[in-house]
Amino acid sequence: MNQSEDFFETKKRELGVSLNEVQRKAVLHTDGPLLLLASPGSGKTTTTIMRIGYLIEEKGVNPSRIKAVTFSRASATDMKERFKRFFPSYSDRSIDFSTILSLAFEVVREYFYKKKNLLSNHRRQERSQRSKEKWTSVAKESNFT
Ligand SMILES: Nc1ncnc2c1ncn2[C@@H]1O[C@H](COP(=O)(O)OP(=O)(O)OP(=O)(O)O)[C@@H](O)[C@H]1O
Repeated sequence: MNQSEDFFETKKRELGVSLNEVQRKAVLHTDGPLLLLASPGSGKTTTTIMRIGYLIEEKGVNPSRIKAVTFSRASATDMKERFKRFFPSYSDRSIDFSTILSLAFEVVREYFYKKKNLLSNHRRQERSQRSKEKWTSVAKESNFT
């Protein structure tokens, strides 16, 4: 039995979830993007969660490098809970499940603070340069140099 069959068999035994052929193929696709198009209730979320677990358990991906984004808060919470049930040994806090809106907010907030810090550093440097110039000229005028 190879590594991927082992993974699916273990999960089948532990969770009673037996992925079909297409779902397994999607889980095993770990390099590059993957578009999983299927009808409602056909098992996309289950597949996505198994794929995340496979990346961590079998491919050694650090959970904190995984970002799972979905549309609504309800489905982000659902994914988080299902992941916890499927892979209890990994803290649900190590993987970031969020909505698209909260991801956008995070990006904007980070950019804002970076920009604000850059601006204030720049202003601080300008102020210190001006003050240096001022004191050099005072020192010259007063023949201190
Ligand atoms: N291979 C499978 N064998 C048995 N049950 C499955 C399988 N895959 C998924 N299910 C079950 O089918 C139901 C729907 O699965 P899931 O929520 O993953 O579908 P979905 O495509 O994400 O749904 P939605 O489009 O509504 O978000 C769940 O109860 C899930 O446990």
